[in-house]
Amino acid sequence: MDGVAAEPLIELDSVEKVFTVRRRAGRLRRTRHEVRAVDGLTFQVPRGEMVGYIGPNGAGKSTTIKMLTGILVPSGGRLRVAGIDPSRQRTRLARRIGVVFGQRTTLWWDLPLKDSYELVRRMYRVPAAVFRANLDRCIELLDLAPLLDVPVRQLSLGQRMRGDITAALLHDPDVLYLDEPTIGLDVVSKAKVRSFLREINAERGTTVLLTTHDLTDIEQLCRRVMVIDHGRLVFDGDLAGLRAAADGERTLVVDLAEELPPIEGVPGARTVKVEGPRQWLAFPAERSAAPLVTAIAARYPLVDLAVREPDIEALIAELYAGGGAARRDPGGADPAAPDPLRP
Ligand SMILES: Nc1ncnc2c1ncn2[C@@H]1O[C@H](COP(=O)(O)OP(=O)(O)OP(=O)(O)O)[C@@H](O)[C@H]1O
Repeated sequence: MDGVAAEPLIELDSVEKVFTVRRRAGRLRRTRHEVRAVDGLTFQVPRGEMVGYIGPNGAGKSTTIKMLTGILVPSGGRLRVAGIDPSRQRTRLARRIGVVFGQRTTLWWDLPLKDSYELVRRMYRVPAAVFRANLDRCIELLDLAPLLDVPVRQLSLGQRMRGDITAALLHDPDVLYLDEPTIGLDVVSKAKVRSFLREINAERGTTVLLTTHDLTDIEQLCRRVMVIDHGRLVFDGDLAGLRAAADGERTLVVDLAEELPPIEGVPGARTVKVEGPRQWLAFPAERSAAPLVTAIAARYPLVDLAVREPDIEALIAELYAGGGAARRDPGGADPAAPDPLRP
């Protein structure tokens, strides 16, 4: 690794994007309104990190990615990717980044996959040896060999996604933006894409910014997650921190030897569901389950048990609703960022 290894690869400092939209106000009148799609975003992503970037519809995720690729110019603040100002030096930046949009392809519809790759090679002037090595690795990890001669339009969604991800990596980008890379894929394709991303991130140190509505992507790929809402960062930290920030509860599922009335008198836990001999008890996420198990086992015929982590979708819904104590996780990766707590 060279001497720049420690420098953040993606840097945003108070970045804003304001759109002006015209709305009808009566039969002839139109008024102008401002939409603050991104509202003072500050964060850094160091080289080699794989970060989940999530938020509800309209939160500002795509706008952020578009600014990071240079498609949109920020209305305010400072933005750098690999030391480059994206909107001023888009062509230079293009050599350093790869972009995959789950809902549209960057491949040539009528060409066989391998011809698309040849075009990418020429467009980016990728040296032959680099191209060959990268393509061979993707073919191996993503099982692309049987698909290389197939025109893109004949590929299934999962096959096309594997093809798109490969195209985005052939020129050895430092940063990969993935916008919903597993959307619409079946379980097998999802697993393949996820294990590939893990492999590439570990092998090459590619920095990955991942936008997704599938929280399993985050759970399986990202140690760090950023939650954006109304254009602002409402959480930046790891999944455990997200659970704590949303005041989540864990669930203790116990199987008793027989059907019994709801378990009572266990301090710190409450029975939320009973189904035959199985009972569910909710308890605060940060507490240990051990004393609860001891208390139950002392008074009930306990046969089996399991502890379930809080449902991450519920946690995030709570954060979006402003119900949780949204905050930056103290163990988060960016100590320089200001507190992203929303007022
Ligand atoms: N070109 C535009 N002109 C006006 N408003 C826009 C434009 N692009 C985005 N917006 C608005 O900016 C806000 C953020 O949109 P953005 O597409 O970034 O959200 P998102 O988090 O990517 O949502 P989704 O999950 O639905 O893709 C929304 O209110 C959207 O309507």
